[in-house]
Amino acid sequence: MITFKEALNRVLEHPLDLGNELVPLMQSNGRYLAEPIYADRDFPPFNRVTKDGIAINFDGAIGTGEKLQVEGVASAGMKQLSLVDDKNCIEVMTGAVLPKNTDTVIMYEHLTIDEGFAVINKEVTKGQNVHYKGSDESQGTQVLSKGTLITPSEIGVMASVGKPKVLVKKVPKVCSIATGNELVDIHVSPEPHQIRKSNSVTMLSSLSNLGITGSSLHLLDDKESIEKGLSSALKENDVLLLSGGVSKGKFDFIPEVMEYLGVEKIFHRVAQRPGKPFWFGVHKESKTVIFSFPGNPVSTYANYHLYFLPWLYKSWDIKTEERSAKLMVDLEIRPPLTRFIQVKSKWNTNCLEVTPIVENGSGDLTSLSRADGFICLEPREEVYKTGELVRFVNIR
Ligand SMILES: Nc1nc2c(c(=O)[nH]1)N[C@H]1C(S)=C(S)[C@@H](COP(=O)(O)OP(=O)(O)OC[C@H]3O[C@@H](n4cnc5c(N)ncnc54)[C@H](O)[C@@H]3O)O[C@H]1N2
Ligand code: MOO
Repeated sequence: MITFKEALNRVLEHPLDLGNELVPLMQSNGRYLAEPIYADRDFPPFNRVTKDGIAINFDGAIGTGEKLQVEGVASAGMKQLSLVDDKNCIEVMTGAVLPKNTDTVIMYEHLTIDEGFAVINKEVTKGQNVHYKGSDESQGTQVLSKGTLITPSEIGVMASVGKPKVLVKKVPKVCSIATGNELVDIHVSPEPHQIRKSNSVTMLSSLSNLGITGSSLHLLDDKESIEKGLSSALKENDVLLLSGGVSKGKFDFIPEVMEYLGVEKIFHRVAQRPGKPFWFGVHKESKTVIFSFPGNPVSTYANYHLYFLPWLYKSWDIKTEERSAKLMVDLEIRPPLTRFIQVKSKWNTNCLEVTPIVENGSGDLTSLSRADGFICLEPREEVYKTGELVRFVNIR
């Protein structure tokens, strides 16, 4: 049996080149950028008025003690106006182009305007209330880098620089496969010996967080239907995510049928808990990568985060950072298994603190809804002490 570290390295040795695709900007939310984005003009593109009020020529107008005659009104969307007399002013609205021959804006709250003349009631600083051309970004600057996760903020930036379509990393075609005679659909009233499918649904909804619309399949515990189902799933998908049928039981046929179908086994069984009977393989002919997770719900979900997600980010060539958190209890993790323990997390003055949740083993389906993530603890002789920083894998 190989270690968790070795298993993960082997998984990461088999990334897929998924390629890129052009998608409409409004469909790019949640995807990863496959091109850098540049400012197509200065931002802001002109000296922009930031308060409703008047624009003046500071040197010409301040200190005269006179009333300033209003020459006109400039609103957002109007072409640039020009102040004719340095001692006068132009009324300006937020978002307007600062008129030529003016350099300073005074907001209405600091003015009295009466019969076409403005009187300033507060001290003025030259240049105030102007958002200068190119002060955010100058034309040609890279504003978003390749590999950035697109959220509504990035969509706004891309709209500003005129990108109606955007090149993103292509998502893989994924099939989430449930195995087992005991499983029935969600809407079915189960017989006492049956249970409703949850793993495949959990994985499908996790995939949807990544912009992946996966398909699903249910295989019964007989070699023929597994063979039939898997052979078409291999042809149609880049990735298969299976749950169940990989341990030592008399009906755990997945590894055997995989190998019969020409899938190369990279490894089976890892020195970890939960998730020990994990089977991983690649089908060279169809270039499909197969993650066959143990069926217990916590094992499936832990392995999805521990192996599939890092594999996907590697395939997308996206760097991810490991997170750490402060352990709030002592834990003894003796060799030989790496342990993944479900925890609740809480921020406390810039530090994420984690406490194991109460759970009832890897078959305890509801425990997942009480946990925020897993901590990863390598086996060792010394006890993990309260206050120690440990690796944290977020599942929220
Ligand atoms: N003799 C041994 N027995 C077992 C071992 C072992 O090493 N030697 N490993 C245990 C461990 S650890 C795990 S984990 C399980 C994994 O077994 P399988 O991958 O073969 O999974 P199944 O037996 O098919 O199912 C296990 C359990 O999970 C439930 N399940 C399966 N699929 C779903 C689903 N889609 N939704 C909800 N629940 C699901 C299933 O009904 C079983 O209760 O093996 C141990 N045994
Ligand atoms: O290692 Mo199995 O995954 O308990 O639960």
